[in-house]
Amino acid sequence: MALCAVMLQILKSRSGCGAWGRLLQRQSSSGVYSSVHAFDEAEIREKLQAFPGGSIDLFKQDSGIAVLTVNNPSRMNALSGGMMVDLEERVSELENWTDGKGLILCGAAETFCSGSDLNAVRAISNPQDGMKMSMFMQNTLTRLLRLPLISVALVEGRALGGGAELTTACDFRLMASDSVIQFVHKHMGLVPGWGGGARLVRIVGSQNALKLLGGALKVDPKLGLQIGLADGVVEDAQTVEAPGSHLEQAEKWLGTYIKGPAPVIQAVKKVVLSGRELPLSEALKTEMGVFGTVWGGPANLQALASKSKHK
Ligand SMILES: CCCC(=O)SCCNC(=O)CCNC(=O)[C@H](O)C(C)(C)COP(=O)(O)OP(=O)(O)OC[C@H]1O[C@@H](n2cnc3c(N)ncnc32)[C@H](O)[C@@H]1OP(=O)(O)O
Repeated sequence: MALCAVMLQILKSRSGCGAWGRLLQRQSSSGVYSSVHAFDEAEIREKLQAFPGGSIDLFKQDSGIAVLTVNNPSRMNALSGGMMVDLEERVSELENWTDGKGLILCGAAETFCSGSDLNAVRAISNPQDGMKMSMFMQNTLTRLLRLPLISVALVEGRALGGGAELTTACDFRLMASDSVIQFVHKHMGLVPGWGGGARLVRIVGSQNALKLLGGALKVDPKLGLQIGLADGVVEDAQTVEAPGSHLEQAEKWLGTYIKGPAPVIQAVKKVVLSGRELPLSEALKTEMGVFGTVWGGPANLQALASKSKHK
């Protein structure tokens, strides 16, 4: 009888209208703050749009890998208010990309991002506006990390302040050999506000996070690999035989993890995401629901028919 109930849930979730389907949908496309927290998204959006400049560019490829570029090179890719709004819109687009499997977040002109645009910051340097911007960015970056895509930040040049926080909103980080990630907030009389502090603790542990934030340490690839902030290093074209551009190397690196049909790769990300974010009993239930979306699905049936051996 209990098994029948579970099977029913699985079938409902596969049709996309069951409780598990709704739960998964809610988990992936919701941020942290809503009107319940007195968060008025329209108000802060309008305020941010008063600080234009630069753009966030999205390029979705047939390979299932999208490239999201922070593009404001004359300011070392600092995030203007307009770009914060842009980023939210691009994340919405990615939430609806059914064929997607992977995402690379990078900066234009071979540098990652120098944080929030200091001109905008100066104009809204009061606690109320700061907290509203923080809520807006935390919502966006939480949704970015929760995308059903395996994501990697490709760090070239510098990732400073909010730029360092951006790198933590991806599943992985690849660093170019001369790149630096630095949480410079302390030098600005600040702490992370875009969720980068909380995410950093989960990535490198609280001891290392305290060192990085308290010392505003420069993390180069060697230190990044040592503490687990970096997952790999992309080489310069001159140093190894024809490795391709940094972006090509990042695509190749990501390719290992996104090989296969989109529904299966998306399911992989959802299972890991729920394991990362939910208490164990909730994560187990979510895993069961996700399992129901792929069990007996086209990729599963094809694999069964081909009697493949995992040699
Ligand atoms: C919760 C979020 C908290 C935050 O993100 S607070 C912001 C933290 N970021 C910063 O403080 C970065 C400040 N900038 C720097 O340290 C340096 O500009 C940086 C990035 C190391 C690059 O140094 P250099 O290679 O010597 O280049 P440079 O200083 O001449 O910069 C080129 C142009 O870019 C501008 N720029 C760089 N970072 C900016 C930013 N965050 N906001 C606004 N403008 C920024 C810089 O002012 C310069 O412009 P211009 O050529 O003088 O008109």
